[in-house]
Amino acid sequence: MYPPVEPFETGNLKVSDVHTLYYELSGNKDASAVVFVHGGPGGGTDGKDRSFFNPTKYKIILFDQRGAGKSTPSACLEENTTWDLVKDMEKLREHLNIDKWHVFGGSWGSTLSLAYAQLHPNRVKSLVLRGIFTLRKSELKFFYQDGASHLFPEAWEEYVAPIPEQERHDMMLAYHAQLNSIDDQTRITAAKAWSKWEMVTSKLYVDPKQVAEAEKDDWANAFARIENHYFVNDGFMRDGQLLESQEIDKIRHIPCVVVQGRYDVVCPATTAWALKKAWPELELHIVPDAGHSSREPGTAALLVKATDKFAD
Ligand SMILES: CNCC(=O)c1nnc(C(C)(C)C)o1
Repeated sequence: MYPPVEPFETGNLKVSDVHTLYYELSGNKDASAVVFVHGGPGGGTDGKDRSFFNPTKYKIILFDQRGAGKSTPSACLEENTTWDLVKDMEKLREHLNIDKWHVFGGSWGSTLSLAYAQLHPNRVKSLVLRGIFTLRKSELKFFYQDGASHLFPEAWEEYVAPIPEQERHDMMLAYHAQLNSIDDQTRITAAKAWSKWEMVTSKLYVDPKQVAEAEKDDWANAFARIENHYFVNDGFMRDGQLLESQEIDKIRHIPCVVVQGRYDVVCPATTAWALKKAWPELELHIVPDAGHSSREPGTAALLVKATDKFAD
């Protein structure tokens, strides 16, 4: 990955009566723009995300989606849907006077990147996607109800702990009740347990720093509340919508590289493969020694190779 760089511009863009988005620009202000679409939803951006791009070849745009990171109000679920976020990307693009941009996203970021490209294909120069996630019911069931639980039984025990036995048949719904409880302690206990489940399963070798992040109240609250809100609403999409042929046909002309961890238990390779079958032109790399995280060495190397390839 490229050495760290600092933003040459930051800003806050009011996108609705409720929401204001934090954004930042770094790298070369005269170069072609790339927008980084963060995961979660609700994960927010991290300065290290700039390092996927050559700062001499790209104007690097990071933004925190509604309720995430430095965007305000934090963890707000009002007016917060996939389609609001797509509209926000267009508002940000216009605000920055960008005609077309490269789009880079992993996990939920791949979801939102696909949704954005399918609605605005003429604004997308290229797509670099990691850990493909399309919010199908089968994908959500695998990670939050019955699947990854068989690979991480000890972490699963911590994840189910806040939920009464009689509610564990529908974990997402049960967590929705606790994440929206009027009791502060109930909310934060649930938020930390939800967030920790994802952090401890994201890498082949657990990253204690990332797990510690999941224990921070504000970050966990936003990440868990927003993720759960989207998931109990099936991403505000038809099941499998992003993989439908009429949707894929809108973007098949766009150069696309997909990097997928073989041992990604958060967003298993089955969805990346379904995308490849629907979109044969895309370039798919399955990393043999990687889990979900973009920071797995093999994954990060291929992501940088892809952004170098698309730099224009
Ligand atoms: C089910 N959520 C997957 C996702 O988008 C995601 N996984 N990790 C992240 C962060 C890196 C933002 C923590 O996001």
